[in-house]
Amino acid sequence: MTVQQGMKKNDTYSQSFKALFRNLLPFVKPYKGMIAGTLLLTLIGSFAAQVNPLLVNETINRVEELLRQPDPIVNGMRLLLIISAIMLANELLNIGIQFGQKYFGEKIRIQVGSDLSQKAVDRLLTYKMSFFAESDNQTGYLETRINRGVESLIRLVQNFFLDILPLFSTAVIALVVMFNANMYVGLMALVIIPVYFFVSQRQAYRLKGWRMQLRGQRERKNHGLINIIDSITVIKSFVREKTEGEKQYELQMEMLDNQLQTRRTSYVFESLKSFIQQIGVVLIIILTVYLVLNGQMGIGAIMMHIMLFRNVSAPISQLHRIYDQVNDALIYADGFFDVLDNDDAVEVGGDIKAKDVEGQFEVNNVNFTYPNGKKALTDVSLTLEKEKTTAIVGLSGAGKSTLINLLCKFYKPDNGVIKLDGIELEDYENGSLRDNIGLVLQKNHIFKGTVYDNILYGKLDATHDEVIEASEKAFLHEQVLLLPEGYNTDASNLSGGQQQRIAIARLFLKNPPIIFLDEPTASLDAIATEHIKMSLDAIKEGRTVVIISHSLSQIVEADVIHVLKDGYLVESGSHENLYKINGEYRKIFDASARSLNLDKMIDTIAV
Ligand SMILES: Nc1ncnc2c1ncn2[C@@H]1O[C@H](COP(=O)(O)OP(=O)(O)OP(=O)(O)O)[C@@H](O)[C@H]1O
Repeated sequence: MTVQQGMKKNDTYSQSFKALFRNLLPFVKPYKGMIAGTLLLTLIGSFAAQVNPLLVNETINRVEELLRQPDPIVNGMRLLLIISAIMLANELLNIGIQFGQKYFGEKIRIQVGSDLSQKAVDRLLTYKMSFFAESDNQTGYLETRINRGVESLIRLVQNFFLDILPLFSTAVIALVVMFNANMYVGLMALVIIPVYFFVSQRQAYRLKGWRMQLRGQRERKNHGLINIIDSITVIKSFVREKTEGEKQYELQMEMLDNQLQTRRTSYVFESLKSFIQQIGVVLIIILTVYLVLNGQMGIGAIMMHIMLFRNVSAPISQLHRIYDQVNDALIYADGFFDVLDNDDAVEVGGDIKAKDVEGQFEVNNVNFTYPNGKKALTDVSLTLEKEKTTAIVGLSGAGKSTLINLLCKFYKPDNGVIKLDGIELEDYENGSLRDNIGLVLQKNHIFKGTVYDNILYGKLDATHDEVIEASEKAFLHEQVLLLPEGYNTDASNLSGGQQQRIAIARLFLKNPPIIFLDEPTASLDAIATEHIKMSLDAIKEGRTVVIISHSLSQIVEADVIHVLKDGYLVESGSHENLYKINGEYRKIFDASARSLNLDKMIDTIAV
């Protein structure tokens, strides 16, 4: 059970806070030297903060005495000089302390923030595909959770060192000084604090639910925005700008309502706290004046106690802010550490390094269900012969891409075994296994950057000549030369077909013994398809190739064809054999042939 799951079960404030502290500790620990320095400065600062009230007390009492002496001005000058010197020196000390505190506090914040962000990135990269397939973890949701989490945590760290700690240590020392001056005055100040804490805690408790809701709304809003940007062509072509705008507006209104509720509650509690604080000031004044009139202390004590009480009550007046920040951190950190501590999502691999791979796959009784519960493969058993080309055929949703996902070890079968060269896929070290696999999809991701860098992604240490050669093999080179900036052109500006060729060039550069092609020529024009087919035919030699394609020419050439239907393997064999069986393959083949209008084509070619 992760810390966060525990937090959800025992959803009490202090337990959540403890969990937050535990989670944050490893990130703060590396800076313990700096933290120790900041704490020392804080302690010195807290003592320095009591100097002024004590001096004021001393000054007023001495002035009162001087007034009773014959030559008060002459005697008073010395006192004035000493007091001014101490006050100025104290102020200089304070400035130095605050500078050090702020500087170290900021430094700790920046460093912890960058460590948290990097950790999130590093962790995400280790997670299984199934983690990203979960609806909660889609782009936008995940992004908001991580960004908000880091933001709120670093704000908490910063404020802890800049606000919370100095204020509270000042408060504790001021309280000790008050007790030292008079026990009843100290007690009076002490009594106010728990009341204030209680009210602040109630406020935090009331606000927590709304803040949680707000977090969900923010994630949805972010996701919605990203969706709009991604699907702007579809939105415009269906003239759905208004509908999309309304969806966002509804969410915006929900958020607005939520934020107003939060503010309303905050104002009610703020007023209550302010009143309680004022009661404290009044009580301190009454008690001190009584003690002064009673002759138990000098008149300077009135001013001193007010100033000391201000030192005690300063953190109290900040308490709501601190609670807000801690709450924010608790809410957003919850989601953040959920992402970070998801040990179950970490992709585990075996110890065997895939070397000199021959490329023979055995799939035995494999079942697979996606995280959303969709069963995509049922009891699939097949062999992918090494150095042969296998085509996977089936209607949409039959499970073809899913099978490739399992062969790449992106997902783990529910049960059943997949072996490569006689070794279970599970036992291979993931990176080394995937180094031996080249994957070209129907729609391939193009990274932000130049055409050159996008091809280079296939082999980061490739030479310039190797990149150009791969580009030539993918029939991309000539087209790149026509671009205004050649290989330095932003790859995202290329057409779908050109981007597809980048993916194929990457494959040539990677040069792996196993190749999976998931509709590799789907977005290419006829000439490019023919070119790429020739290139792929050349690269197929001596490699294990699995091709998913709706293109008959690519299917009929395969050595073996496996036919999937609704997640079941229904037929296997050569094109000729499967055609003769007159089953699912024949049905798909005939339909594809009919869609090509072969009769008309043959007539045309004959003429
Ligand atoms: N990430 C996912 N999460 C949940 N279900 C999925 C996911 N990917 C695919 N599926 C479902 O699994 C089933 C098989 O999908 P798959 O992509 O393997 O089909 P396919 O045969 O490759 O189809 P197509 O030819 O349309 O690409 C489908 O019903 C699909 O809806």
